[in-house]
Amino acid sequence: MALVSSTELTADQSEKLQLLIDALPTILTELDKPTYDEIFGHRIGIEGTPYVEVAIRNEILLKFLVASEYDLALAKEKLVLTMNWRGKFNVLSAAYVEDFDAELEKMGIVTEFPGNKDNFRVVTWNFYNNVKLTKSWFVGFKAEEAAGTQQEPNGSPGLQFLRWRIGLMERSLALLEFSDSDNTKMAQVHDYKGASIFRIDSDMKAATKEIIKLFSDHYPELLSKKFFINVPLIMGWVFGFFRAMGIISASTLKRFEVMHHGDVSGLFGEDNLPAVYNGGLENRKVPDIFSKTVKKEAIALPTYAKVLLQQQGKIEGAAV
Ligand code: HEM
Repeated sequence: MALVSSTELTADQSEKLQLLIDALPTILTELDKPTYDEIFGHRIGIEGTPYVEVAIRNEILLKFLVASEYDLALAKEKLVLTMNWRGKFNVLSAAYVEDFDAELEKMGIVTEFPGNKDNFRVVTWNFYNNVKLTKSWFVGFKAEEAAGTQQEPNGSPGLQFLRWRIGLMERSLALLEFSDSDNTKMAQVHDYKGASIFRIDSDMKAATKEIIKLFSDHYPELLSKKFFINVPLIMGWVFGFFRAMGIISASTLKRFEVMHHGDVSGLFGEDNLPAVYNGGLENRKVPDIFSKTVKKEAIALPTYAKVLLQQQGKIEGAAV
């Protein structure tokens, strides 16, 4: 039986994936906290261990292997680093438990367009354009950089903006179906309508850099395409700036597309979008993109995510 169903692997690739699966017992002993064996809400463990869903586990392992260009040692290292970071940051709490400022929540949403194929079904939207930034979202970012991981009073490291963005990412992942070739990745849109370079202050810059790094280290092979839309002509150079920073991999850069308009109907479907994103066609069913938000409450937690949060006493239910 094939190890994964999202894609067809060559014999060599299958062998590498099998070797990575066989290495799991060693990988798990290298974790900072042996009890934190979770990635994207799923248990990364040996077949037969409670909550290990082999098909999903294999798909997740494959993503790390592909991102490591089938270098086994590198894939193992990335897996350990990712589980350690996830445990320390407590990503699941950011995604499913913590509440954020209402203004911050306006900076991004996740939508789902069920009929879409080619990994354009789940889409995250970020509106980093005209929201007034609030200092408390960023305070301590630099302190955190200097001191490693800063613990907040509520026991959650990192600052509001970062926790909110990672939470959004995690909830989007919960809508994917890793074994389905049409739905194993998400698309992302950044709307920069009206963006001004004068609004990017140093805190936002630090946060941006940190998020880019976290996405590249810990969220491999999850992006189908990322569209930067309504980019003002005068700000086109910003893309080149990010490329020159050298922290975004070549394979990720290939998935980026810059547009100086906001018509994405050819990508996500006219009927799914409000007038601002479908070329101006009035759409009574979708007055604005926020009406398509998949709310936090509507997202089903992956089983193991629920178990871990129950064990931490962060959500109700028997800790198993
Ligand atoms: C007001 C101006 C802007 C703000 C506040 C802003 C904010 C951000 C933030 C917070 C991220 C982190 C990644 C994420 O959340 O998905 C990001 C990533 C990025 N932004 Fe912007 N941005 C601005 C303007 C621009 C412009 C004009 C461009 C040009 C196309 C651009 C291109 C990028 C690129 C290429 C990334 C990396 C994406 C990734 O690695 O996933 N940004 N930006």
